[in-house]
Amino acid sequence: MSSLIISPSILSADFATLADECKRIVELGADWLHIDVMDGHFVPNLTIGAPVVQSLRKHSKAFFDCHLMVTNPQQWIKDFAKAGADMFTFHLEAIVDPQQLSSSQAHPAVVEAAQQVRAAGMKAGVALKPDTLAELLLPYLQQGLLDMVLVLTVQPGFGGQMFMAEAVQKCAVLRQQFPQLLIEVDGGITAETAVAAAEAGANVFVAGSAIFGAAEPAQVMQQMRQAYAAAARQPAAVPA
Ligand SMILES: O=C(CO)[C@H](O)[C@H](O)COP(=O)(O)O
Repeated sequence: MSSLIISPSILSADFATLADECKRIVELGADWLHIDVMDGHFVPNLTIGAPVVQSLRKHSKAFFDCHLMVTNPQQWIKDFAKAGADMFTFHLEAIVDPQQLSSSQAHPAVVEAAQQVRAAGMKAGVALKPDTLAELLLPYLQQGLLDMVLVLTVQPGFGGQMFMAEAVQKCAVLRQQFPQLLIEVDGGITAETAVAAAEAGANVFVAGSAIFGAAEPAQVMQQMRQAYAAAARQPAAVPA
């Protein structure tokens, strides 16, 4: 099993001191920075866009793990690439109604979006809302079109929600077939809920309130590494 990647969500950081918050959390042991982009349409909340990513890039060399909770994500691929994003994760539901998708045939619009992300020089991720089946991603994963799957363990839109334990079963479905895939869980992840996520096969943990809201964020991240190591039965390791 791969090493754990911890990607604190800056949604729970102090936006007025974002560059300092990013620097601090990386120095305390974060591997990536998770950047939640919301458009007030795909989800009922508004956050930030490519200009903020571009500004942050001047202050940080960290891996920018951008989660686009927006309608028409293709519209922003070039802007995010130019701004310095490393991972561009779009929602499957933002491209096609999942009712029109099958687990045996790739939909051209999803293929095209993933290809556009990679052509722009970023890694391609696809996010699933809690009600969307993991099996719908099999055609794209079998073709090697995706670098990461983000499994939402809350309804997207807000930090600080309760972890939906049943959603992590999707990680197990994917892990069984794709041992090397980056499988990210996002929503209500704490040192405690990380156990179920790790046991199901997730290897990228997003946590906003549990890390930025903690008095000792380094300690929380260390507890997450211990939970992961116990689940994976391997020593905790910080990815290079
Ligand atoms: O994508 C998100 C919300 O849509 C956030 O990344 C997520 O909810 C993290 O926040 P928390 O750890 O506080 O649940």
